Amino acid sequence: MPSTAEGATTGVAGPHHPPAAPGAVPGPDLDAPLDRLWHELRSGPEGLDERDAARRLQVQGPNALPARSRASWPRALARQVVHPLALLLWAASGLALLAGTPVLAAAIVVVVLLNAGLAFWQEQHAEHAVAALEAYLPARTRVLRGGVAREIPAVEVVTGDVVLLGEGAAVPADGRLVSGAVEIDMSALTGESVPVARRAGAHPPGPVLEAPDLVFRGTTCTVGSARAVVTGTGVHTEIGRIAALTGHVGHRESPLEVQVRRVAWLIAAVALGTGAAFLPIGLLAGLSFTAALVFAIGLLVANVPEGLLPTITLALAAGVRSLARHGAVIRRLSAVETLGSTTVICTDKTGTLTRNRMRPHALWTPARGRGDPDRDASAAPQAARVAQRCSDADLPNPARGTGSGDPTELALLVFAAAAGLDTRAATRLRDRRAVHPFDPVLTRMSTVDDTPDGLAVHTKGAVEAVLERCTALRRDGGVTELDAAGRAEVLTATADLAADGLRVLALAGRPAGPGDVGADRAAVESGLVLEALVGLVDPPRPSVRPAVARCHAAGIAVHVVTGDHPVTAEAVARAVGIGAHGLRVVGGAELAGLREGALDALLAAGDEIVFARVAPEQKLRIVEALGHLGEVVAVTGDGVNDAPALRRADIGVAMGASGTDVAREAATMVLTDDDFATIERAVAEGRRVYDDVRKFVLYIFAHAVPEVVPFLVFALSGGAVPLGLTVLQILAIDLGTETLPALALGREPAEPGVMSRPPRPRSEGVIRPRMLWRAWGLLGLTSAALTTGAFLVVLLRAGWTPGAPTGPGSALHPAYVEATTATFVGIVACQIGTAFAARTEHASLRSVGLGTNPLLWWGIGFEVLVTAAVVYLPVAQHLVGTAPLDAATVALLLCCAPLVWGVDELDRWRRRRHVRPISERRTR
Ligand SMILES: Nc1ncnc2c1ncn2[C@@H]1O[C@H](COP(=O)(O)OP(=O)(O)OP(=O)(O)O)[C@@H](O)[C@H]1O
Repeated sequence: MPSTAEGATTGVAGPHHPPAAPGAVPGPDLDAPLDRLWHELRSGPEGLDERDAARRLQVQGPNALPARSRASWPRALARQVVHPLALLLWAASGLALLAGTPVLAAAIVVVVLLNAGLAFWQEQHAEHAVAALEAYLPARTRVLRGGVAREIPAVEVVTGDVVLLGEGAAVPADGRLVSGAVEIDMSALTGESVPVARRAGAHPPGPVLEAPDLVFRGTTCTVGSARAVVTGTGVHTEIGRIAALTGHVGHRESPLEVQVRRVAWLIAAVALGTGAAFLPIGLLAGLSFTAALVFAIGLLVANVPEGLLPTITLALAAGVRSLARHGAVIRRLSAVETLGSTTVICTDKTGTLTRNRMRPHALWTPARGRGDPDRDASAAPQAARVAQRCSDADLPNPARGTGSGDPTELALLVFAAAAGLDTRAATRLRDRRAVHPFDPVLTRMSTVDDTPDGLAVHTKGAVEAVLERCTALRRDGGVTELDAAGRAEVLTATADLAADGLRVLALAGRPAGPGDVGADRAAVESGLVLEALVGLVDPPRPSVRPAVARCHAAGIAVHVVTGDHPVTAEAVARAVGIGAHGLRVVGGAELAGLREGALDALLAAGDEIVFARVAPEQKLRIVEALGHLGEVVAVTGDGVNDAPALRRADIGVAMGASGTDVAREAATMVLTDDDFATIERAVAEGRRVYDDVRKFVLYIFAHAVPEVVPFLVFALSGGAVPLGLTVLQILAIDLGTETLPALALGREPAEPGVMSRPPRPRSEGVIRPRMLWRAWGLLGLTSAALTTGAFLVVLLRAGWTPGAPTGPGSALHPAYVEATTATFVGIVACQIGTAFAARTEHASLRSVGLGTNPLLWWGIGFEVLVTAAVVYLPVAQHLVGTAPLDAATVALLLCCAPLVWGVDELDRWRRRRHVRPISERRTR
């Protein structure tokens, strides 16, 4: 980790630069000497003042790229009309026309158009839901305005602004470095994955993207700190030009969608096969060719599941939106389904399990032992001075405890303030002569500062990391040599503080000489005198303990991966219930010594593990090992070095409030509140969405059986039993009555117990044998038996006997029309029963409550209205071939709904009695 403090401002003129890109809007001359560039941009090292910036924003417009160039809506709509399944229906319509049934042909066209309209609406809705997510995660950036550092939304950056770049920050606009040095990850722009060094000053000729002092929007700073003056914003940036050419990446199909697409095709093929098979069967049973063809077409149209896919996309999008409202912003639709099968969560500690609001709780000095930091701060003035000087945080108002910067440093400043020291950043920076920033691998930070007693080194960090650089400690009588006994004493005191869950930092220092200002880190951090240990308390978030318990009930293991002390980490883990069924603590050094096989064995042993003093790079190793064991891993991270682990995990979770831009970019999910409990909620939501998709697939599958059975009965009886359902009646079911309840099932609230069953195996398909049995066997056959029964009852009541003519003109024809209408109404009633049955997979309907999905009631209301219209409106009767039913028949048919639901309810009850209790399943 280089210690790149912002260096001297440069004003070096560079040789001539080639023009940026063909067609580029003329921008400032990037080759000009810096003072001319300032002049051209009407800016300076202090940045713009607020009013000027506001004016520029009005003139230049926001620093944003144009929204994704979506296909224009007529094109998107047209796509729905010509997708392969729709083409199949068009062909069916053409055939119907050829067969001389224009009404059927027209009805099929209506089916295609209505379905296209619905799919179009669903896709638009899904796209909007995802696009709206950006509002939950506004990118922010630090700029100098009138010499004062401020954080502003990245869209408000204007040319001439001076941007402050730091580790992990995204570069918000194109600019030229004016001071400092950084390493930049240019992969988004150039595809080059190795970060490149950029520093102010040098300016040889060459391609723009390779200029050593230019930085570009869309790239990220991985190391160092620098200031850059903005030369181009929005579309006038390199990435803006590229984006204008290529547009953004479109929606990638999730595994669930791929699976369902395959199933849809399979069903379409079966429908085609059934239709084709019906043609000869119909002819054999005595139908005319035209009639047989029409029925074949009807079967095909009834069973092509054209609406399945958009409904799933919409369900996923609705899941994404509801997650965003609950603090988890998902960056890929498909992540919703992966979330539901999460088996392991690797979480960090500070901020995720704890509140990240630290305050000093204990002070230990070699002279006085453990004491109170408030009371004893003034008795340890050197320690307080280390806390004051060796810091990047700003605490202008210690009484209120509010300021900006790292919570650990803010807490140490509170301790410094208790000793009466000035904790403002400005004062401190005036006296600072050199800084060696906090390095997560070394786990310490040092500064060299001017003090009233002369130049001094100040170091703070993890106790082991500081202690190894100390040669003495301060006792009452002065400085004494640090011998083995002294070290042991310090380590015992550390363990004592850490056992209380405190984050322990060591404070050390020494007088310095002028040589220390430019010296390397190892030289500066040597010969230190240990002043004190400070224990910081960071209480667990109250929401975490119940969330961990719910994870355990759901068969999810929670491991902690932290840079903190093992004892502290263990205390916090235990406080929130992690390791309730067995806890192992593994230090970073132990982890480094483990071979792959041993690590696999450790992770497979079933205990929850606290990995402490782990370097960010080791996180990747843990995630990889878990992946190797077949676990579905969610891992949290916030730093630049966490990015590889976030990318490798099934669900990379970044912290929206405290994380770096780099981590957010690498993550699949960003928590706007940084809370562990939100991860657990997201898993529950993922499970709900997946369950809901299965619910409406079940519902849609179930209606095929009662629609097909009348044809089978007709064919198998050799025509002795007339067709129980007409083709147009089938279309009326498909068209009017089915869609809305199916949509409503996609919004079903989570079933009770959704988090008390083990995670779904990754390989498990959305359509499982049990679901098919339930759809076709239980619900489908019950519905078919009831509706065919109703059909026969109406016919028999009119004096029909098998084989008696029922065609137009025959005496029995009016009764036959009435009987087919009874089948039609019966199927609708059965589907209402199926909708209620499909609401739960295991639980009873009573446990979810009848009124908890109001959308379903609306859908059913609509279904009933359409059915009534088809049965009682003369125009519809004429078109669809229905006859009004008397009240007694309707009442009888309505009983189908509770009967179908009741059969499924009984089956679920039977299954619940055989389900093993959770304790017998995978326990943690
Ligand atoms: N600003 C700092 N200056 C010096 N030392 C620090 C600073 N912040 C943290 N440390 C030390 O470095 C150790 C590791 O800190 P780091 O922030 O990398 O941990 P982490 O993995 O982010 O922890 P967590 O999992 O708790 O979030 C801490 O235990 C602490 O001793």
